[in-house]
Amino acid sequence: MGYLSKTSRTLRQSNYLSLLRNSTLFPFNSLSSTTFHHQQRALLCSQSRQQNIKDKSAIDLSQYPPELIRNFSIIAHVDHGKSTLADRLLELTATIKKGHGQPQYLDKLQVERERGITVKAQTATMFYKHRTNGDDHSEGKDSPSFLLNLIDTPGHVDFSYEVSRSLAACQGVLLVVDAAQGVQAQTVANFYLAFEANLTIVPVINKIDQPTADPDRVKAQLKSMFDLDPSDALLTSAKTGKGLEQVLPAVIERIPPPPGKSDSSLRMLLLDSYYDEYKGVICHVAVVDGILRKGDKISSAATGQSYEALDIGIMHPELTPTGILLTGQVGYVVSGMRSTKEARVGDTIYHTRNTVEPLPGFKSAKHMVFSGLYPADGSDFEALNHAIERLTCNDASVSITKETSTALGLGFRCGFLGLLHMDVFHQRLEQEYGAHVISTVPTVPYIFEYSDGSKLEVQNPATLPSNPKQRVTACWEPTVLATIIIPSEYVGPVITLCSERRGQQLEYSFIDSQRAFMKYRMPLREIVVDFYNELKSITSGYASFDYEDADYQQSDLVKLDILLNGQPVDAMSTIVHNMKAYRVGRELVEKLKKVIDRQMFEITIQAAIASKIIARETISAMRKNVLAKCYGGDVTRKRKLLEKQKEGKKRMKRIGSVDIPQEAFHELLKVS
Ligand SMILES: Nc1nc2c(ncn2[C@@H]2O[C@H](COP(=O)(O)OP(=O)(O)OP(=O)(O)O)[C@@H](O)[C@H]2O)c(=O)[nH]1
Repeated sequence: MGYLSKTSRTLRQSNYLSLLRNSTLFPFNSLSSTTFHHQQRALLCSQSRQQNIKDKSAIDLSQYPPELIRNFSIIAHVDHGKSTLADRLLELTATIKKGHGQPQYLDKLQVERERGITVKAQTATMFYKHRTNGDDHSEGKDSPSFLLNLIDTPGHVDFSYEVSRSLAACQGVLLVVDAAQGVQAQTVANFYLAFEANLTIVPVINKIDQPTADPDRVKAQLKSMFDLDPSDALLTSAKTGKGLEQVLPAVIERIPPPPGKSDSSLRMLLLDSYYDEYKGVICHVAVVDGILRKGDKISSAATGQSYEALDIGIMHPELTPTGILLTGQVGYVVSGMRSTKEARVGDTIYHTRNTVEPLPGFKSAKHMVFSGLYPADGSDFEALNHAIERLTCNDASVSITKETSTALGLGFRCGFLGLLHMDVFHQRLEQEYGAHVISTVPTVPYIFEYSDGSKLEVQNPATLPSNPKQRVTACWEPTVLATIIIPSEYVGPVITLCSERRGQQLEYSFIDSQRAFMKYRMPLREIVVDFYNELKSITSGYASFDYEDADYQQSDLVKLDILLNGQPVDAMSTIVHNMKAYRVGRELVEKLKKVIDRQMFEITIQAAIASKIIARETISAMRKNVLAKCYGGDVTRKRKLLEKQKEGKKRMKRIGSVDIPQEAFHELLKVS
């Protein structure tokens, strides 16, 4: 889309400015620290970030009516270069200094830097002077400056909820595709997210510097799969900088400005929130209509609670107070909220004095995987409780409820968007809050129908009676629609894997002469347990995979219990398909045998369905070894050791348990 002619723009701008007569504009000299003061390393990061930020005192948001604003997101398959491209655009607009010494500037979390993935979507506001051939500079008039809000999104399937939320604040996207790898599974998924949200799609073929880059093949794929015009694709290398100069002009010319009305009552969409130890809850918002000024009284449509806008501003890319946020802008608001439970993602924030029609909001996050979290040291429950509360303030997509396990004591049942999300949550708990946790075998949410006609969603297998068949009349398991893209030579092994995992093929076609595209309906349980790793290993790493949730399907499910010395360990119970129960039971006991240390007494490990034992292993007691060390010498010493061993035995038997290391739970995760 071409941008507005200079005359009409100036006219609209002056109307717009009259709306702002009463606005207070603040200088921009205060910069906040990041929330990562927990670690020295992060502090260093923060210092270098602040040094990288140029002087903000000249920013005057009143210069940016909606027609001079563009809100866009960068979406792509994992590792196709979103964060690197975002970095280059921040440098190009002098939002951060060139060579700031931190790759992927917007990947702020330690876990993101260590794993090289984006977990949280991040927004950065940039200012960019746009010159076109049609601009008349003869009278000394300057090129117009645009305010661009860039949202960098995660690529991994677990975080697609972050992507769809980010898109709600955008009118367009840069769809980045690796010039060598071409269209991959998350390219397809992300394209449809943007397409269904009616966003303008600007294709960017990145990494053209690679020796194996084949932009023409990628253009043909974009045409055949998405009907995107090949001549619209921008060719870039975020690494060498080639072609980057075309990106922002394309954003300005092709993506429409935000459609809101400046003279309507304020309506802001709450995009995300996180907790900062100094400022409290910080909400990221998109101003859909109206104007927000510092000091305004605002209310939440979801909770009805009212607040004062204590501090407002933009992410440039650090929090930069502006005292005002105008229609179409994306920024932050600090309003004295105490917990992010008050800040509901998708909520509408409005002026308390007005009544407004709430914005449509978002679908709530769907939890695909549930697992129990317990303090590694049973007495640390309160510390873990505190850590989880703080972390969920920064990751509202996790669901938390308290639960008690006979084996592990007091803990929490947590719902995650996927296994990677679960892993990242554990890592953040340890790194950012120093919590040591035991996590139980992840499970998916099954539905059981009981003989009285009631239906129950089961997120914790332990809550099912050991013999569900006695009372259960039917059960259902969640399924997904999986998209798999692979080089053609791997089609055979992938079909075998999918059928082993109870998949039903829905579609099989070719993207081009070298790549096959397959769509399967699969039980969710089969893909959360190590499916992706196996898929990668049978395709030498070339497969790409994505899934979206689909309906429940009726299934023949059984509860598999693990017994240690005859006692069921509730935290190890799992629900499996009847057809696989024997194999899974056998593998589970074998894995446990390998990871549980020998103790002062014999340990029997059993897998059982209802009262039927289907697998058994034994770990012999340490007795022989302990006494062997006495070399038939001193009798008193021998007796002492035997006494100690008896004590140990009694204690273990008394609590009816054995020491189970955390690895035991980790190993159980890998059995499908
Ligand atoms: N050769 C080459 N490598 C690039 C280019 N752009 C990015 N990379 C590299 O590709 C890898 C992935 O880049 P990222 O920017 O982290 O990719 P991403 O899409 O943000 O990844 P996720 O956030 O995990 O989805 C990094 O090692 C980058 O250095 C490019 O234009 N050329």
